[in-house]
Amino acid sequence: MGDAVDTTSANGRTLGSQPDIVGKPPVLTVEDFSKSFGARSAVENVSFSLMEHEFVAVLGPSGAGKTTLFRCITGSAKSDAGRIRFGGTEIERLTPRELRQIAVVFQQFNLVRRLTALDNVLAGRLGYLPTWRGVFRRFERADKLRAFECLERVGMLDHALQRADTLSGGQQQRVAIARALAQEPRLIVADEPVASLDPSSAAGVMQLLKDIARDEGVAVICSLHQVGYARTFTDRVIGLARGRVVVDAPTQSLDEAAYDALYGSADLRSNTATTGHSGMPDHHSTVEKDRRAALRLGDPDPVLVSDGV
Ligand SMILES: Nc1ncnc2c1ncn2[C@@H]1O[C@H](COP(=O)(O)OP(=O)(O)OP(=O)(O)O)[C@@H](O)[C@H]1O
Repeated sequence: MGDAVDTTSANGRTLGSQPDIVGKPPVLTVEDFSKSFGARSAVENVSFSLMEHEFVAVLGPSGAGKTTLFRCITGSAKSDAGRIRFGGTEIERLTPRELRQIAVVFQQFNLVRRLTALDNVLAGRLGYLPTWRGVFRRFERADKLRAFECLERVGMLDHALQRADTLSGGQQQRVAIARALAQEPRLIVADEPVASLDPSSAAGVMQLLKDIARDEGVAVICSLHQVGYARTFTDRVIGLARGRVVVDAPTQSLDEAAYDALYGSADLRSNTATTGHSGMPDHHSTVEKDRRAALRLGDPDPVLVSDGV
């Protein structure tokens, strides 16, 4: 490999020293994407693309549309308008084998509690087995080796034979990331992966995702409620408010005004203090969750900052 050079993504974002992505197409392209639930618009005209090695945070108040966007990226929900392409192919047209290259990491880990860490990671290999082997969980030696490697990668090799329900939250999330790696992903979609973790475990998981993006070339898109984690670990922030992109910039370039646009505008506060961004009352309808998360991390309170306090 030659000298490392600064590289800029299709969005004009600097990805640090990643010479191997020059000239490569984006891993993921979202174009004019919209999704509604009945009369309620959840995501509107969202466009962005992700390159290999990129670690992107999607920030935004509760109800901003993060989960809806992620569900459409992973093919578990359909868009109403626009296109989402993975490796140049529209999500709806991906073969099951291609879809396996999009791995999902969940807030609640989604491990099978009574199975060992190793067996949970092996589940990431199921899609690569012939059906009969999958049914009987008859994994090849190569699959088992791969699963051990993935556990080693996330620092969980010593816990390979431990039941998932005896692991701490941070350890369970590491196993879930190992399961994602076992799928040999090109894209990891992590929906609030640290929301259930204590600050120390959360920082460890964020560092792990960052390392995976850097070392394995995987693109990682991660929704967060904690501005501090986005600032510390990610390359770029996409900010959603009321289903629209209001920020898309390298993390290092973001100032308080950008976070104000996301969390603190008077308009947003007046709407989200008691209602969802659609104006309808719902359980997503407060910015308080975001404030508490920011404060826990020692970040300036986005609402107080915007009030000039
Ligand atoms: N299945 C659904 N049916 C109806 N409305 C929905 C559904 N899923 C989401 N919504 C609405 O779409 C909007 C966006 O919700 P979404 O869950 O994507 O936001 P979010 O940014 O992920 O929120 P949070 O940070 O609280 O998880 C909200 O107004 C929500 O109530």
